[in-house]
Amino acid sequence: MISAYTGTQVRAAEEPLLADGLGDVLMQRAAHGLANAVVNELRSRGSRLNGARVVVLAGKGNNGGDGLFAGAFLAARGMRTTAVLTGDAAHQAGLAALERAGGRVQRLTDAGLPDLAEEAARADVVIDAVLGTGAKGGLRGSAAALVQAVTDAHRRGFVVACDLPSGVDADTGEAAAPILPADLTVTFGGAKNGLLADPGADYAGRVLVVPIGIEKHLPEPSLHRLEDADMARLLPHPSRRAQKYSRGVLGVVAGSEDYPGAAVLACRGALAAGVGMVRYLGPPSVADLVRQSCPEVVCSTGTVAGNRVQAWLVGSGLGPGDHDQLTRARDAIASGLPVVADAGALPALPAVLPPHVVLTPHAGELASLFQRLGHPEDREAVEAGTLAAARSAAERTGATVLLKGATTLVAAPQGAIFSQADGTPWLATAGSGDVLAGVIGALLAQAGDDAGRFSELGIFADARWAAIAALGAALHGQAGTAASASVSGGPITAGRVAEALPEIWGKVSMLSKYGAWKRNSRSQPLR
Ligand SMILES: NC(=O)C1=CN([C@@H]2O[C@H](COP(=O)(O)OP(=O)(O)OC[C@H]3O[C@@H](n4cnc5c(N)ncnc54)[C@H](O)[C@@H]3O)[C@@H](O)[C@H]2O)[C@@H](O)CC1
Ligand SMILES: Nc1ncnc2c1ncn2[C@@H]1O[C@H](COP(=O)(O)OP(=O)(O)O)[C@@H](O)[C@H]1O
Ligand SMILES: [K+]
Repeated sequence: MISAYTGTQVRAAEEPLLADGLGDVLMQRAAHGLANAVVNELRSRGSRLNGARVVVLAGKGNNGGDGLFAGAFLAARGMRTTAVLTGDAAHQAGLAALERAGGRVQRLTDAGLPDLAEEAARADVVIDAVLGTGAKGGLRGSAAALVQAVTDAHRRGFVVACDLPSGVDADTGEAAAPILPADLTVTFGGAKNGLLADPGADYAGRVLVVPIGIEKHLPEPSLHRLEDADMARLLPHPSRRAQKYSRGVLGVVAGSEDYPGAAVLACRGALAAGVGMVRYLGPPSVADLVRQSCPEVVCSTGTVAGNRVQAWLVGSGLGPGDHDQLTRARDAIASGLPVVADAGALPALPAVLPPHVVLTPHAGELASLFQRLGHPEDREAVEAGTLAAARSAAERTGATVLLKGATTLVAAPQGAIFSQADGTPWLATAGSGDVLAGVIGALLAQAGDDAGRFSELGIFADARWAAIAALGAALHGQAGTAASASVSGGPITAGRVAEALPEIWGKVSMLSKYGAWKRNSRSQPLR
């Protein structure tokens, strides 16, 4: 499991070492990790190290210090290194080290800005070490103008962010323009939340965590990301004596005359995700289509109370006028069973919900939900602060909230947050959310009452609903990626995502069979 922390949590973990006079040691470790990452990146791109051109944009705080020491390491390895000091001061020891190693130092002035931007654009590597966890707001003044100019320039090299891209909020992932998008972020001691939530993740590129010796002082993480090894441990496996009812039955209340396909796709998602049986409830015309497309599904026009299931999926493809379906959706929520509530069910929810109800809005639907809760926010505001929005929605409703997007966040009402980014932009296709709802519904039906499986991973009680939803998002994302890969990275339809899912499930489960989950590590590159 990948863990992430707020900037404050990481800084607090540094405190005991700083009190022991180890601040310089921490900075050396950080700088060394950063320099090594630059070397590895150059090598992986087949570039020569000797003579490679490096520009370090260095702010006046410790983030700049990390960048200057890393620049010194790189200069000592024969790279042509220039530090551009963006503030009125610089980390003195870092500056001295860089100069000793043969690096050049340039102070940023308005007059010199175009030439420095040009030099950065021509460099093989730009290191963004302007602001780190001590940032208050975004870049300002000439530092902002320089970063904007480098962002706009046609760059030939790659960008490595030191700890986090300057302008990204470490705690929230909010992004204050201008920000230089990084190809790689090398982050110290532990991943920062802002790197694993949009829009911050848009600027982070790949994320590499470099341990610096503070790890044992870190508190409980404030954000988690499931890795394959965790998925392997959480995925249900049928026992030898399993029968379809013991494996879990999912009831599906989805689809309408206007959107019958949503019911089919939700059922296909559920069937692909290991459920013992799917019972479909809805209008006869939709049921006919479901029968034709998925003969495995048992269809009826009955009531929620009249159908025995372990979990419900409600809402995909429902409109405000689908009164019978919306009544079933409300009954499912009142049943006390786990429910995934998607799309058309979201406007019809009671004000207070339990954690075993998982809401699956995209940003627009979440904005509408906030309107109804009397806390108006528009879609842009949700997208600008996805972490805060998901957390606030879970707190306000009491439900588990999964906010869909390039990064999918799942917030449990008691505070746990998961972030998954396993997908491909090709997943932004009609019906893909219906498949996701089916997958999560299937997992709720199978794993909802198996709290022990989650506590083994340190996920307790009500947070397990969020973990199940995150597991669903990870499977769905990986299935989308695999489906696209099978057509050489080309486009996919929602149906193909469901088709690709069982093989992903099988591959991930093998990790568990061979004990590979033990390889979970803090220092792997994050996806
Ligand atoms: N505490 C430590 O010993 C360690 C810190 N490390 C590095 O230090 C960073 C944190 O260092 P700092 O606390 O010095 O903070 P930063 O280097 O992030 O920035 C703080 C400095 O920038 C100024 N500043 C803040 N917001 C600004 C803005 N919007 N525009 C312009 N200037 C602004 C502040 O006045 C201050 O001088 C981490 O991100 C990490 O890179 C690492 O070296 C590991 C060890
Ligand atoms: N840019 C993206 N990158 C990766 N995944 C995405 C992206 N955009 C959307 N997705 C995923 O695709 C799915 C889209 O769901 P949704 O918006 O409900 O679509 P629909 O209503 O058409 O079914 C979600 O799982 C979401 O996380
Ligand atoms: K930075």
